[in-house]
Amino acid sequence: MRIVSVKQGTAPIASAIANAYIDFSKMTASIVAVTVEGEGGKQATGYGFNSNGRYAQPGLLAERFIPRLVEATEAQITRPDGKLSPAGAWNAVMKNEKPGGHGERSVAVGVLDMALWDAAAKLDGVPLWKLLADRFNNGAADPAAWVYAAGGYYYPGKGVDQLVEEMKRYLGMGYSTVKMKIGGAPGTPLKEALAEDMARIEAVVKLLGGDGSKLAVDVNGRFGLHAALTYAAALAPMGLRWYEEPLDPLDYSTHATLAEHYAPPIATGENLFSMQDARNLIRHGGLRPDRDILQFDPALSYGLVEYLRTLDMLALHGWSRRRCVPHGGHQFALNIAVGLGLGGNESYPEVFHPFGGFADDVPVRDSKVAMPTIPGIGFEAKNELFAVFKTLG
Ligand SMILES: O=C([O-])CC(=O)C(=O)O
Ligand SMILES: [Mg+2]
Repeated sequence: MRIVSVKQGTAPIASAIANAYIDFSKMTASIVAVTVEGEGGKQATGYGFNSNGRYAQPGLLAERFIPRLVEATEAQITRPDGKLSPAGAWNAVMKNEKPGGHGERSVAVGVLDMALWDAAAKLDGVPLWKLLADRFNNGAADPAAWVYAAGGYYYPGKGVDQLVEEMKRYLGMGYSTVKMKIGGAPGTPLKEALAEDMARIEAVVKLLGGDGSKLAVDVNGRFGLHAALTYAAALAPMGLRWYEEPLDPLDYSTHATLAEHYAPPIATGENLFSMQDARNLIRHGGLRPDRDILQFDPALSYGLVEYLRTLDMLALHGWSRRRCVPHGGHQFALNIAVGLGLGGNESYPEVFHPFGGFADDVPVRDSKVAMPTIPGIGFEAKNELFAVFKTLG
């Protein structure tokens, strides 16, 4: 087993959309191609990228992580059974990195980790979801993943009518649950912002036949406790699917206070980038294993090697994997959801292309999506994305 080459680039993922915290006008993503030579001289190239919301990490990749991967020894990156070991490669890449202060190195490492899993599955000649089910889930892959349509972004000039039209398109594509942004009127007095958001929410719930359980709302960490509780009181009677990132993602004890006052499901975790941060949320965030949703994104948080540690941590704390619905709407997390039996995966039918979205010919039916059977993560079955990887040469 040998790393033949690692190439990296930066691709735009910019658009005019905004959530309550940021706009995406300058958003970028790192892309990598990692070529590995396995048993019998067989070569495979795995691809990776970073999920939306964090920028490309060319410096960290070039200065620390790619050189360490290239210098990794055969013994370090080979499993006892002779196969590529993403966990061994992860250890080589993370050499001389102190614990804590995860910052955005978790994003850079996640890009390489994704490519290594893609390569490992290609060397084995199997789709990643199957490799994961066989190695870590007693061979028990789900036939499909539950997915929901995330959108409802703020966009210049977008009113309630356009929001409802957008959600109608998602229903037409086969999704039954949708998500929209709220809390995005900065500077507006709370009472007015709430009234405006309730009008937006009520219009979408009306489209959903009055069934609030088909709608999730996402604050992107914008609120303090007062605003989160004020919104919670208005949202509670609507029976929403979940109330997402109402608070700063690292403010665990405030989540615990909110959870004492808001009985329906809360979702968070997309901005927690390590097992240790996730564990602090579980220990101190007051979240409820019977209803709340954990959205750690393996691509942003040191990759699947770390995500496996997070799943082990959750099991130790009595949380089912079915409570995990990763952020990011990408094929990597979709493979993980199906192969490891998570609760589902996010999907972005209209934003973050070409990194968001799944293989080209797998339609969404009843909010479920099945997996392609080609080896690896399935990037070769998604033309627009594969064209971006091809620019790496
Ligand atoms: O708008 C974003 O940053 C993405 C997001 O929160 C989500 O997909 O849940
Ligand atoms: Mg979110």
